[in-house]
Amino acid sequence: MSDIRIDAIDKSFGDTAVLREVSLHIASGEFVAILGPSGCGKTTLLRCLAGFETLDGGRIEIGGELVSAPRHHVPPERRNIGVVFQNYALWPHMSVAQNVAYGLKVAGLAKKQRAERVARVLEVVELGALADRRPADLSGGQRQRVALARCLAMESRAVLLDEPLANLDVHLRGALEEEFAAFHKRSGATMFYITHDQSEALALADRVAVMDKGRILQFDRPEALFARPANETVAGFIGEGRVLEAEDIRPLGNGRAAASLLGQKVELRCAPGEGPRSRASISIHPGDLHLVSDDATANADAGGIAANVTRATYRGAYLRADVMAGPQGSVPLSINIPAPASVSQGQRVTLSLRDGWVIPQTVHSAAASSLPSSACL
Ligand SMILES: Nc1ncnc2c1ncn2[C@@H]1O[C@H](COP(=O)(O)OP(=O)(O)OP(=O)(O)O)[C@@H](O)[C@H]1O
Repeated sequence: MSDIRIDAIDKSFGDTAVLREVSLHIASGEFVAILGPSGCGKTTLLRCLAGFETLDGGRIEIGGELVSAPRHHVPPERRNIGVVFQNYALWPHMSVAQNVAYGLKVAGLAKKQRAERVARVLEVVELGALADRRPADLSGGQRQRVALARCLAMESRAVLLDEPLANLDVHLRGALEEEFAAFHKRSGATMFYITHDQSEALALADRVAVMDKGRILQFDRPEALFARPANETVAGFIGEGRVLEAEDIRPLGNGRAAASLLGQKVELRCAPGEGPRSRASISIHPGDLHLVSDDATANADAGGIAANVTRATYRGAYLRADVMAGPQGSVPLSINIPAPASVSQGQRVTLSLRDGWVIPQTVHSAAASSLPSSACL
């Protein structure tokens, strides 16, 4: 069993509260990503889990064993978890193979098995040819791969990764993303993966915890974060989301609601328990809009959302149009227009909204609404 239970943990450095009542229950074998902007406390959370930091409040259990509480601390080496840090933490005086083998040696694995396992994982990360090199003679990406190989070799019950792909080029990122997925499938290890790159988090993880200012804003499956963000901040973070203000929200039952948005009557998705509201924040994505007409004169009659194209960018399979929309032309939106349709800067168009989510009204949502809706990670 390697489930992880993090219950209401607090951590401060001096007067600065870095983690505030953070709770996460991670199932055995689950791949969880922690997604948040720089300085939100991701690494501190990982360090608490790994045992490099003590707690001010709350508790952490791994596999049913209490490992951290204010007056209880199991040291890192007794937690049986592997950690890959941003700075690789390699031994400079050891070769690549020795770095990978070190943990296995400490764990008491016989020399022959050690050599076999090291050779196997070095092949996995394409470093077999560099087994005898010292870390100083490797590129940043190669050092990163040694750290990953070490983690793969240990086959730990839980693996914690702190931005493991941050310094790698696009090709290698893709290859290592696949490696993580394969490793996860093969090992069944619980994975705790820290990143500020949402495409990485959404692609790899079973569930993603979105973190901001030391708090978990939402812990959910990638598709739920995208389709049903819990608050404005998550809505603005995920998938180029935009947060708009709608009026006169009237639930229709079955998780649907009628509302007025950008001067149009629209139907939106909402939480089953949603009640009527005079105003609400709405989450939409570029794919929720579509082009009804590229004819300026059709706007009023078509009953769509009038918009003015401010920028059109070729993106291969589609054209990305940035527009100013609404009755006053003051709301910035983006839309993906599939080829062969095309629009150009300065053109007036009519859009319609296919989907949108009424962000539930919670205490946290009300507080978060003061943050800019376009916040990006
Ligand atoms: N040992 C420490 N002493 C004092 N402050 C610290 C310490 N470690 C972290 N902090 C502060 O805690 C906050 C959170 O840092 P942390 O490294 O956990 O964030 P992060 O989300 O991992 O950021 P990044 O993505 O940039 O690595 C920051 O303001 C940081 O300066």
